[in-house]
Amino acid sequence: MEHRKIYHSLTVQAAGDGPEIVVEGPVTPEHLQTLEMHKDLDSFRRPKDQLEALIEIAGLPEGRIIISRSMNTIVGYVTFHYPDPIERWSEGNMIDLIELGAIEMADDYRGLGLGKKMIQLAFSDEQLENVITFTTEYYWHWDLDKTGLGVWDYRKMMEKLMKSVDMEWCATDDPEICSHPANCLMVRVGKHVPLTSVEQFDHIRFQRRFMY
Ligand SMILES: CC(=O)SCCNC(=O)CCNC(=O)[C@H](O)C(C)(C)COP(=O)(O)OP(=O)(O)OC[C@H]1O[C@@H](n2cnc3c(N)ncnc32)[C@H](O)[C@@H]1OP(=O)(O)O
Repeated sequence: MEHRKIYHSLTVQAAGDGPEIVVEGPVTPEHLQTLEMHKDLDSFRRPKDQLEALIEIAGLPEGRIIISRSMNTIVGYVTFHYPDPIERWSEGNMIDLIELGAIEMADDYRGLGLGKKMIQLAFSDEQLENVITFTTEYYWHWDLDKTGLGVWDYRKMMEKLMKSVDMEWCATDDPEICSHPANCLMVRVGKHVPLTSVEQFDHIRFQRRFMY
């Protein structure tokens, strides 16, 4: 299957007279190797380790990394890749099922519209129309402390962010998602995805049908 990677970039003037922010991607591992990670990008791993992960993902055939960059510093990123083999989403080895794995902005760069711009750039030029893109929202990944938002307001923010590229809330019986009502699954079916893949994904979403 073709994983279309078409590089795009745009610039955003940060608040004040700071350097402009470049939103770009999909970026190559070689480009990422020339950059450093902002010290606040620690929601998922230590910044240095997360940069290593980004470099690895960028080198995968299906991997896709979009970044926000101030000069040589990555201030935000979003990742796309095949689901982790230990998770239910990888069952069936679907070649056209891609996970939006993580999105993160450094504290001082939040609320500027950069998260939304990164996601929109990833979907530009119909690059992801031949895949089902999904993301799992678990409240324990959210930065409730720094934002001061409650779980439901945070969930609203995440839904708004994902809906900006037509990702929609989707039902599932996945136990981890069902373990808290604020958790959710969001999905976007590209317009060139065959019905057989949609049906296969339906079976992955619901595995305990005998309960209904
Ligand atoms: C799949 C996963 O990765 S789940 C984990 C998600 N990541 C995290 O929680 C890490 C910590 N959080 C972050 O890094 C950031 O807050 C992000 C990535 C979630 C959002 O990035 P940002 O660049 O701040 O988002 P952006 O500015 O594009 O805003 C998107 C929408 O959310 C709204 N929003 C952003 N911050 C807030 C806030 N603190 N309170 C209320 N709404 C907010 C915006 O108004 C915007 O809505 P609009 O289009 O109606 O204006």
